[in-house]
Amino acid sequence: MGIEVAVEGLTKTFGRQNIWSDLTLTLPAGEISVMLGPSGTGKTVFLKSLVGLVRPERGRVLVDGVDMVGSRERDVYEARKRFGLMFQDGALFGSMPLFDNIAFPLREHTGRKESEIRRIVLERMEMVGLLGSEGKLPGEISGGMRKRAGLARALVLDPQIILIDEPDSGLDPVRTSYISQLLIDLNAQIDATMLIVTHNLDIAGTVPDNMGMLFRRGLVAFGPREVLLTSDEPVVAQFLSGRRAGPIGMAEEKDQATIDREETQGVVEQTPAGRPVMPQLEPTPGLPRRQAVRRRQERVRAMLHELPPAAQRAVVAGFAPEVSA
Ligand SMILES: Nc1ncnc2c1ncn2[C@@H]1O[C@H](COP(=O)(O)OP(=O)(O)OP(=O)(O)O)[C@@H](O)[C@H]1O
Repeated sequence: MGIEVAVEGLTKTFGRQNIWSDLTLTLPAGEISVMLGPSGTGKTVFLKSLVGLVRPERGRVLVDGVDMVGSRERDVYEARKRFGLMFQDGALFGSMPLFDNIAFPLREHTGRKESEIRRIVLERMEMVGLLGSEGKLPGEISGGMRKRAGLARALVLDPQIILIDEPDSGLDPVRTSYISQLLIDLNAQIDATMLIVTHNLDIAGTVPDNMGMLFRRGLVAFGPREVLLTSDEPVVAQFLSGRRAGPIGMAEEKDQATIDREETQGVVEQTPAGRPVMPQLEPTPGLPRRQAVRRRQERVRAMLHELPPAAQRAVVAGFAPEVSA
């Protein structure tokens, strides 16, 4: 099963540029979370901070007792083995066939026999629908296949936490729908904690259990998906509807004067609180149920009274019948 990732008071600066400050959130064990945010708000830097590839100046990232920010390099390196990472372009070696690309972490980090490596690689390739493409080079396959190969490689060491950076980038809407379903199916099969960084509203609307958003060097919110999906917070409503009017401008943020002018000119449409929430995807028939669903329902039920009314209604409407009874 996946394990929890607890982020406490994380602050990152590059030179004089503060990326974000005081991020605090918990990725619940085995659940799928999505981090949204306009370009340049530091979503990738956040992912890298969770695995210790970027070191924030302040705060902690606790993974089974290890602080990925403040611990010794040796301990961070060990703890990193619990993670599977899928970067935007799949980060594959161009001269290596897919089989060897996917086998790479096993050959690098384990002493497994070749026969065992073959079994694991083929099993993961089957999970992501790539069986039969073992001999292809990354340059010979489509962007969607490269992403799936990157995902298969992220899975070979049986990670408890999977971090996925923009699984939809460069994909058409149909391929993006397949990736959404694949992410849900993977979660059902391995019950890992997953964090997906994306701009894609389809993925955001149908895949995660939890959702957060980065803006203006901080976390706008993080919590059950229904909270953001029904939010009337201007930046969230603008992002989720893809409108130009609102606090997000061409270069990340508008100044207050522009926002005020839009409001007085009536450019800003009011988003009705409680707009409909798309149903979350179910695993493909024949696969196990997602174990995270029941755990999440218990967790969210306990915090229900703290949520805004529109989110409460959406949460209750989404409860599976046997648990809501
Ligand atoms: N190693 C680095 N050194 C200096 N600045 C960096 C470094 N890595 C990232 N940045 C800066 O941090 C900011 C956030 O970058 P990041 O890639 O995390 O944004 P993002 O939200 O993932 O954007 P996008 O959605 O466009 O991928 C950018 O201004 C970027 O230039």
